[in-house]
Amino acid sequence: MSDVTGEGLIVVVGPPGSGKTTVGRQLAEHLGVEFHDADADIEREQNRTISDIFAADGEAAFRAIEEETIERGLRDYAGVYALGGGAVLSERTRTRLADHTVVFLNVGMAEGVRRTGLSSARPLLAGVNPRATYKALLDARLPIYRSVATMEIDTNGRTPGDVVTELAAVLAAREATQ
Ligand SMILES: Nc1ncnc2c1ncn2[C@@H]1O[C@H](COP(=O)(O)OP(=O)(O)OP(=O)(O)O)[C@@H](O)[C@H]1O
Ligand SMILES: O=C(O)C1=C[C@@H](O)[C@@H](O)[C@H](O)C1
Ligand SMILES: [Mg+2]
Repeated sequence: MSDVTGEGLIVVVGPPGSGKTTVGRQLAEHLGVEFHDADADIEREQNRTISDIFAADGEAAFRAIEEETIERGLRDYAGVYALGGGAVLSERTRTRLADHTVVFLNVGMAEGVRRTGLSSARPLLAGVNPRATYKALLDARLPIYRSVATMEIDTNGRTPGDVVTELAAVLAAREATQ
């Protein structure tokens, strides 16, 4: 089954600000396949923002919703599927990822903090010291992202377009040798 023709599913994981949504959407456009985003699915289905879910129900409730949403996405979607930054914390989700091409977009603390500081609300990074929070998150999660990934792309100092070009080339080369 080919990922680059949209039959299979390319799953994108990584920390907040690694570019899952931006790069994932551009990769899907480049390949001419569907794009889905788990965070956007959750907000649409819940009819409230992720920040509102965290504030009203807490992180554990959000994680349960996220796990169920992603279970359906992994079953039903083709194309490119961006997960939320913390989705891989679920052991069930990690097990379900074993059947898929999983791209880990890596970003370092300085650039990750800069990117997330520029965009929409992220409840986990909203504390008094975003740099320390982001570093703790990276330290805890790097081995987890790597454990589920079938490929890792460094996004530091690179535009989303650069990342898409490399990703598309790596995906095509892999399929050519399979
Ligand atoms: N390679 C890149 N170079 C520069 N800026 C980038 C890059 N990738 C993403 N960005 C910018 O960083 C911000 C965050 O990117 P994006 O929302 O795609 O991250 P994300 O991984 O989906 O984060 P989250 O886990 O919060 O959903 C956006 O403003 C985006 O334009
Ligand atoms: O890194 C995380 O734990 C999160 C990242 C976002 O994509 C959202 O799923 C939510 O803000 C949690
Ligand atoms: Mg996103």
